[in-house]
Amino acid sequence: MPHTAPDPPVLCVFPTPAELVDGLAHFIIKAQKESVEKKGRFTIALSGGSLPKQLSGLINNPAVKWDKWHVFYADERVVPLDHEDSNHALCVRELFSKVTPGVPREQIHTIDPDLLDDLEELSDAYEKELIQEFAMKDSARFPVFDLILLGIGPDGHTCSLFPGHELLSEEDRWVAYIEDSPKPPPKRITFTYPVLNHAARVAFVASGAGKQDTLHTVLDEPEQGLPASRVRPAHPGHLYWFVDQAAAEKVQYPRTPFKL
Ligand SMILES: O=C1O[C@H](COP(=O)(O)O)[C@@H](O)[C@H](O)[C@H]1O
Repeated sequence: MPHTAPDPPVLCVFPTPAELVDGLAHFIIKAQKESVEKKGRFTIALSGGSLPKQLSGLINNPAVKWDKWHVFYADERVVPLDHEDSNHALCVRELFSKVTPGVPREQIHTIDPDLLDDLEELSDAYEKELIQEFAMKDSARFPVFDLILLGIGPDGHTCSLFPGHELLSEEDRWVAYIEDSPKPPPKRITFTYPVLNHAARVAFVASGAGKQDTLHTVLDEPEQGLPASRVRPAHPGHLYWFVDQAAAEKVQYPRTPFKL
């Protein structure tokens, strides 16, 4: 089979953070609609950090079919589910607790809080949840998420894939663990590139002047190989960057007008 190169990233720049939030909500709802029409469900992976707050355009939006959502976390800190460092707790606080009726709890896939002392078992168990959601329903070799939403740290990390870490070359596992994260807390689990790079859509979201230098390196100098630059979903998957003007100030990469 001829190998088709990944599509180039699509960069959408919004004048203000508020317009970014609106545009992102519109994009997510469009992806949800297409997925629900095709398969009756919407599989989405969320990140922690600054991402959950950027989802506020979904709250009180009647177009969101929360009951169709099947949610995973692209990475998670190995802490109790109600801990202040937990990405799940953050998403509950910023999003899920603000919508009723929301996503049925059994469709929000969290890490197993009984396995926090055994990282190997914890990441295996989360990988099994992916297998149940995807391999069993779609008979797929890889999980093909309808949408994965990612953030980017100042060092170019995304999920819990950090620069120079051995996990960047993981080719087999779908979910891996890390015990030495340079950003606290040190213990985390994370999706690997085999998951990120088989999604139907991956969207990075970045806002604010603090992201300028990182965005410039990731988009204009991908050959530097920062973790976020290595996210390149295989054809026919698509990669999007949703950013505001403040974050995009130093980026030379061509912009694509966002169409509502
Ligand atoms: O530690 C993490 O950091 C990244 C980036 O966070 P941000 O606050 O700079 O947006 C985040 O995407 C990831 O989920 C989280 O665990």
